Amino acid sequence: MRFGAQLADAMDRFGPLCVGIDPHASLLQAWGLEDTPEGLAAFGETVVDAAAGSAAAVKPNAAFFERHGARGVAALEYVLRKAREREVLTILDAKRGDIGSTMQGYADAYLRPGAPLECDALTVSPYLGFGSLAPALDLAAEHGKGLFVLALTSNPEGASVQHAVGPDGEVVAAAMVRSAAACNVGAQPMGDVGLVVGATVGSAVSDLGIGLEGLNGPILAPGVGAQGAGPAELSQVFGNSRRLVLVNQSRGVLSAGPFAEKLRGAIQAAAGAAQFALRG
Ligand SMILES: O=C(O)c1cc(=O)[nH]c(=O)n1[C@@H]1O[C@H](COP(=O)(O)O)[C@@H](O)[C@H]1O
Repeated sequence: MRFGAQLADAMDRFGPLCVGIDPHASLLQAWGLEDTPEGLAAFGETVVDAAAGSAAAVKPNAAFFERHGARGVAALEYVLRKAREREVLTILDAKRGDIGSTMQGYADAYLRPGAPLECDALTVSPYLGFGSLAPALDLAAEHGKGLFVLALTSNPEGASVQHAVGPDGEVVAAAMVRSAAACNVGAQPMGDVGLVVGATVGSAVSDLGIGLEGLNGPILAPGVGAQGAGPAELSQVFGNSRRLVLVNQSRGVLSAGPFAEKLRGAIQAAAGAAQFALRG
């Protein structure tokens, strides 16, 4: 089954929540784990186990693993492998973006079946131009993998680039949304090319005239919990596109660890809250 179909199924079964695997040094300490590759692997495996059967996906953030060099990357490989074994969908958060020929290297690293860092979907940055993502789009299409293209990010600095108007008069983020939507035309129940739109962006979607409803793909929404957004912001930002939204929470649920039962309870509560806010 292709990524879009797998994710739609998982969102229906477990609710529209993705659990971020962000092993911040402070969280590792709070969990009684060392900030070492072994600590990261244990942290990630605990989150995968708690999310299995309770959340639609997990999203390991590569940055926290890369801090430890090759052994940290090996811990990330281990976490991705555990998720595959537990049949939990993985969205690898690496926000990759480069000129086309280098993008091919990133695509091979994350989207090619059998690659050590193979994931189900990858976050990518289109801010070298949407067309620069072509190698990743092609490889994802070939193997039924997913991509999440940054559109309106949750950080306040993003607006200076994403709200800008391009030479043809179109808002930059709107052009990214239009290009992503073009990849999903006709896909059932939804396509494999998603977007990232932060739940913290306020009225930007409507102010900029960005039509998310026609995306026919998933919208990953970080910003809930630790960055301050909640149910009210989800309905304000997403309006009629709410049924496409996959809420991400990292610190908001990870702070409930390290014990599996309490962590699973927090994940289920967050999944229920996301379901209620987005699907009524
Ligand atoms: O691509 C992302 O996941 C992402 C995009 C964005 O616009 N904002 C954003 O916060 N994220 C990621 O989502 C996670 C948010 O973590 P919490 O704020 O702890 O829930 C981090 O891994 C961020 O890197």
